[in-house]
Amino acid sequence: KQGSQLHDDSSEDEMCRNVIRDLTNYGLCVVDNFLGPALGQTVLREVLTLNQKGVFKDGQLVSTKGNKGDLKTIRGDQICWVDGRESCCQNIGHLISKVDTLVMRANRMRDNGKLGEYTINGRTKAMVACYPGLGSHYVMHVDNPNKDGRCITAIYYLNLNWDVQQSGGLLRIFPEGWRGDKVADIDPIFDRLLFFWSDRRNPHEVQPAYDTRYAITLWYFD
Ligand SMILES: O=C(O)CNC(=O)c1n[nH]c2ccccc2c1=O
Ligand SMILES: [Fe+2]
Repeated sequence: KQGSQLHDDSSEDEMCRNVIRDLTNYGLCVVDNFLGPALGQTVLREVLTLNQKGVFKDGQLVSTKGNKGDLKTIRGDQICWVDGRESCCQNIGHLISKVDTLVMRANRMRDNGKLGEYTINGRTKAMVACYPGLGSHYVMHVDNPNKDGRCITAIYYLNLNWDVQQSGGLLRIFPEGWRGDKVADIDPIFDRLLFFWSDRRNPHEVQPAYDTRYAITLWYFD
């Protein structure tokens, strides 16, 4: 093997070990610069094209307080499902296979061949979500409250130069068992990959976003 390939394997293994360690210790894990800027941009361009083509279904209607205390109805997240083999989504497909590889390697690397207490054996299609700004948000929830099979949530963020102070859209996770009022605040920044257990251990919310906010989510089953 050339040096670089050797390097890749060790950095891949390193990334795997970090995912296992952080999921085991904290129930969540952040991997930054997952694809690198060039590949990350190709994924972003495909998502922007999907949006321009009007593929996103209209988001769920949510009511929110206007700044005059009035109740107004706005569009929440708009989503579309992508399998990654569509001609328009080749780079999203590449992202999906990179996340699959990482999850399956971590799954195998566990001494007992499990990630946490799970043996991952499948996943959903990719859910591409767009929060259209204007205060669109997602109330506190658990992704899988009732054992529907989903065990790991993987979210890839696409938002270049996102500043939470300006644009909001923070993901706040309230990990069960964290002491006091400790929370995990995740900025939805470009090329960031986030994993967390999908069950009741990780209630979370998307705070109001004031610019268009994109993310791609995969849920892994065991
Ligand atoms: O974007 C984020 O940072 C977190 N996002 C979520 O937790 C989240 N969770 N569950 C969903 C179900 C249907 C449509 C969108 C969603 C959704 O954005
Ligand atoms: Fe969620």
